[in-house]
Amino acid sequence: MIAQLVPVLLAFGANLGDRGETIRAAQRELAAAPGIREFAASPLRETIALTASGPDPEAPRYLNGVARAATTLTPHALLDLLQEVEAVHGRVRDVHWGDRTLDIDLILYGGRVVQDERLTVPHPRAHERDFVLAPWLALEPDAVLMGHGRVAELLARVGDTTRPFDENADGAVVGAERADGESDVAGAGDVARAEGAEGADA
Ligand SMILES: Nc1ncnc2c1ncn2[C@@H]1O[C@H](COP(=O)(O)OP(=O)(O)OP(=O)(O)O)[C@@H](O)[C@H]1O
Ligand SMILES: Nc1nc2c(c(=O)[nH]1)N=C(CO)CN2
Repeated sequence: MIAQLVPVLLAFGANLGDRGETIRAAQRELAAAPGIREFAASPLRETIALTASGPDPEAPRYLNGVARAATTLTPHALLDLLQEVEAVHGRVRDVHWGDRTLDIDLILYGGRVVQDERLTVPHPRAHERDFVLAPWLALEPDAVLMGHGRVAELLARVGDTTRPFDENADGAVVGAERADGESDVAGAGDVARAEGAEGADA
C-alpha cells in the first residue's frame, strides 16, 4: 500500500543561542528525516518575545519562521519527530512561554482536527501570532489557516510587528520593512530547500 502524503505546516522559534543557525539546522534535519518530503522553508523574521504577561521588548528577540512539508507520518509520530529535533538542539521544557533555543509547533496537519492531551491541531493560537503569520505569508501569499481564513487578512487584523532578518549579516535589517509584508532579504528562505529537500511546493 502506498502511504498517503499529508501537507503540513510547521512553525519554528528561537530566542537563545545562534538562533538562525539552530532553526536552519533543525530544518535540514527535518527535511532529511524519513517520512518527510517536499520541505520548503520561509525567510526568518525577527520578532518581539511574547511572554505570559504579554509582548516584552526587553526580552531576547526571537527569530521565527515556518515551513511547508508533506508527510507520511501520523500527527503524533510527527510530533515525536519535532520533539526529538528540539531535544537535539538543547530545548529544555521549563517555564511556560519562557526563553528557548528552539520551539517547533505543528500548525496544520492536512485538513485534520486533532485534540488530545498531547496535541491540538490546528494550533489554537496561530491565528493571533504575527510571528507565525508574517513568515507564512512570505512563503505562501495565498495561504489560508483552516477555521480562520486568509493569512493576509489575519495578519492585517493583528498587525505585523515582525522585522526582516538578514541571515548573511549579524542582526536584523534596519529600516527595510516593506508595506506588502514580503521579506526583502533575497534568498533567505531557500536554505532548507537547497540542502536536503526532495522538492518544493511553494
Ligand atoms: N500543535 C502543537 N504543536 C506542538 N506541540 C503541541 C501542539 N499541541 C499541543 N502541543 C503540546 O504542547 C507541548 C509544548 O508545550 P510548550 O510549553 O512548548 O508550548 P509552547 O510551544 O511554549 O506554547 P505554544 O503552544 O503557545 O506555542 C508539547 O509537549 C505538546 O505535547
Ligand atoms: N516572538 C515570539 N514569542 C514567543 C514565541 C515565538 O516563537 N516567538 N513562542 C512562544 C512559545 O511557543 C512564546 N513566545
